[in-house]
Amino acid sequence: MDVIDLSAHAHQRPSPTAELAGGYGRIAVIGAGAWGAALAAVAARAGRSVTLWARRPELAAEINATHRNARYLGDAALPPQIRATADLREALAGAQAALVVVPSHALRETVASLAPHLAPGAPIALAAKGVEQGSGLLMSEVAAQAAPGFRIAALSGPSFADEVARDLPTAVVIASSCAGDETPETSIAARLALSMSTPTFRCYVSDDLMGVEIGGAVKNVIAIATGMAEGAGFGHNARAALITRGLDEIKSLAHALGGRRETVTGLSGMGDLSLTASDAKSRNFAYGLRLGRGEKADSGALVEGVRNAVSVTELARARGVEMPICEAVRSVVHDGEAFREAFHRLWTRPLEGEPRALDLAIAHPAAS
Ligand SMILES: NC(=O)C1=CN([C@@H]2O[C@H](COP(=O)(O)OP(=O)(O)OC[C@H]3O[C@@H](n4cnc5c(N)ncnc54)[C@H](OP(=O)(O)O)[C@@H]3O)[C@@H](O)[C@H]2O)C=CC1
Ligand SMILES: O=C(CO)COP(=O)(O)O
Repeated sequence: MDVIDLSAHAHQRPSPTAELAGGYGRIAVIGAGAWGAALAAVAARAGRSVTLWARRPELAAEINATHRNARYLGDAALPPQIRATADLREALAGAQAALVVVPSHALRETVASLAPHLAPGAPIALAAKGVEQGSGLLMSEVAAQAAPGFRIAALSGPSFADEVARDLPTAVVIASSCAGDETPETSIAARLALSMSTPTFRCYVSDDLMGVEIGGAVKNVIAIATGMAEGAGFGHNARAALITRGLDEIKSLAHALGGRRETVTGLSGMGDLSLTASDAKSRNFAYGLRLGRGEKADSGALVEGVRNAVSVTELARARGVEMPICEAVRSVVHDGEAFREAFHRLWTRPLEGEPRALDLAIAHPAAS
């Protein structure tokens, strides 16, 4: 793909970049948890007019009164221009784009309820990371069903909300498929990237929606595995192996679904995996860490990898893709297998080639 210049000097370039110079002036962020509030802060810093929908009126009132979201973002200061509301119609009035930032299991109902209030032609950008349980659909496919006729994009990548809220340097990728005579440069992903980029929040553009979404959904499951290994004291070698082989699982699934392997080596894949699978700030890693230590794993926080251990492995099984690390996480988290047994099984699987294209399967001498 050509390099896309979305910098502040974009006006110096001829069309089509020039016609994108304004991006979307008014953005509605739907969901006021950690990531929704942080992305609302980004959009406000990027000069957009931002409304933020919170499902609880008291949270909307707190954000308007204190310019903070204490439960989700501690004392991080939010730009005072953000206007929060618990009224979905009000949040979407005049919006040129909607950014939906609710948990993956709530995406279908949330998108269905916002669609009647969103202007036709306004894109819906999704920040949830997951695969829908039951249907096996990616978030963009769920949204396309829930809001027929609207264009869909996905924002993903290594981005802890609290760091973004505190305006620390971050890079993400925004993906959409190109429709008709659209090019990546004129896509809704490019327009959203222009709308959300600031000197500290850098948005890359992709036309591989599938690859980007799979990266975001699967890395949470792998992060539970690296957390478990850390909790069990397995050391750094095990973590590096899980990250590398986990990336291979993401690549294989993305490829089987029509995405590109190279997308998975980018921000939403390698980037997000290296962040989430190595730091206890990640709720998924922290959940695995507690499991590995033999503690009560559930802290009440959103841990997308728990549900997605099932939805991702179901999707992989249906497509004939082997995902042994994700299967091991599912087996521990949902089927009650002892994590040491699951890791032993993982490490003594038949010996394979690397990459998978080197098609080998040699019985492991220590397999029990
Ligand atoms: N936090 C992060 O660093 C990042 C998160 N993400 C992804 O963003 C998505 C949201 O995560 P995050 O913001 O962190 O989660 P949080 O738990 O911080 O916030 C979730 C938000 O969604 C609301 N919500 C919960 N259930 C429903 C529902 N059934 N219907 C409507 N709204 C609901 C919550 O409302 P209430 O407060 O009323 O419960 C809350 O506002 C996840 O898919 C996550 O993987 C992606 C990148 C970074
Ligand atoms: O997706 C994230 C960072 O990119 C956040 O990870 P957790 O949901 O594991 O906290």
